Amino acid sequence: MKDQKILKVCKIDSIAFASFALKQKADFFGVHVIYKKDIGKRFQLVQDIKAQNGKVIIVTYINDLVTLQEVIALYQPAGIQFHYPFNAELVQTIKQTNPKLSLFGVLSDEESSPNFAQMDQLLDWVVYDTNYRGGTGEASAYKHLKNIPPSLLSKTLLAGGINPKRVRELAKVGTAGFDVQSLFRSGNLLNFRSLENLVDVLKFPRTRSFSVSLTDIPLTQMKNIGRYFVDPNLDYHLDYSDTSLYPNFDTTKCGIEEKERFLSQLPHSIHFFLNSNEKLREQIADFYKKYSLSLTHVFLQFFPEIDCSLFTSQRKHGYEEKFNDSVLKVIPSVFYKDLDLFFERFIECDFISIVVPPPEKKQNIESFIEVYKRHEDKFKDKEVWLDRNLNIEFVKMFQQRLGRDFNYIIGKEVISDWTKLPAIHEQISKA
Ligand SMILES: O=C(O)c1ccccc1N[C@@H]1O[C@H](COP(=O)(O)O)[C@@H](O)[C@H]1O
Repeated sequence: MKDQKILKVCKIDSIAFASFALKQKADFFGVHVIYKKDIGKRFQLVQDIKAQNGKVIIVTYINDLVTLQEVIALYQPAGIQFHYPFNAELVQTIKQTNPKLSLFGVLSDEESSPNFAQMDQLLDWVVYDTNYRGGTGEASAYKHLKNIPPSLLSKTLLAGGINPKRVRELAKVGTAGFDVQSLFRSGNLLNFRSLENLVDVLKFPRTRSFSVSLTDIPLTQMKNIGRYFVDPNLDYHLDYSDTSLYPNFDTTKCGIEEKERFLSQLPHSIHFFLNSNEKLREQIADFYKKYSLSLTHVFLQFFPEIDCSLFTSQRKHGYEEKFNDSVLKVIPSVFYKDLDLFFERFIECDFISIVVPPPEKKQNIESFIEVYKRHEDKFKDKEVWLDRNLNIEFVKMFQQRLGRDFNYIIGKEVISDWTKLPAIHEQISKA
């Protein structure tokens, strides 16, 4: 497991994005109450995030004590971010009256001689941003970085034009993590995939996610997708199969396009079952264009003739098109019997999904366990998904026998009975 960094996602203003950030295990959720006139706005959103144990940090320019106390009393957030030059007296008073509140100060290169000792003494976290305006998307030179004492550095979040490339460059400077806003916006729209890409660097590898396949759900039952907002692990995917790889598997009759329209506001993934590199390339590019902000990743069904590196090797693990800066994450989906062949060819890839045998085939399960254990060292540093016919007993069994957490793809078990979700969620969430 790589060194995981703190992530504060800022300017949360939609429940879909908040839910996605919760699933991505963001540590702090910045919600804007920038001016006095904003008090009361996003109140319900804050309640919804708190109800799922998300730590809400109110980000504000407000700098008078009385109004700040009003904001704190109303929202009862986990923390408050004073987005202006550090004011020791004000912070001290807020600290005395709200001892449990996390206090976020801001440092920027606009400051000529910061008082690090006082900041360290009074603040729980420091956001080191490019300027005191905030949210500009401009990268900072961080000229004070070398002078910040270690204890303050260990509670500093770097902000200002942060993206996966900058995170890699800044990974070794010893700060706690990052605070990000502009990256997640493409014009006025939220870009879910850019958060997925950032988390791939900050909190890799994910575990305990589960993706429910909506391929076989009747259209009238699509109303159930609202569960997305209340289950912090759950997301959705659709299968795309034209019978070319598996003759009996035809999803063209499953209302996929209509289901896609339902999902257009929610991040989701597609599992492609196609029998040629060309078809895959064409379909991935097509879906990437159609759902350029909400398609977060795809699963590719592995077959002996596929060249997975065509899709997974760009920028290490993604498929990139010129029109958008974010990377479409590609996860090869490998039938357990093909694992030996897959690893002969594509050991470099960071993500893998394994199609496991059905629960009743006990003998096959033993063969899967054997092949898994034989390749265990390769799975150690990968994000691993288990796919197919999973139910709660099966999840439990794999957790116990393979001694680690996975991500899971679940289909019929959930869509035939959505009341099973809480128990599955509980099992998956267990350490
Ligand atoms: O994000 C904003 O729009 C914002 C507005 C006013 C005060 C603070 C704001 N956000 C802070 O800006 C940086 C993120 O910078 P970037 O957009 O990623 O370049 C971070 O400190 C946020 O807390």
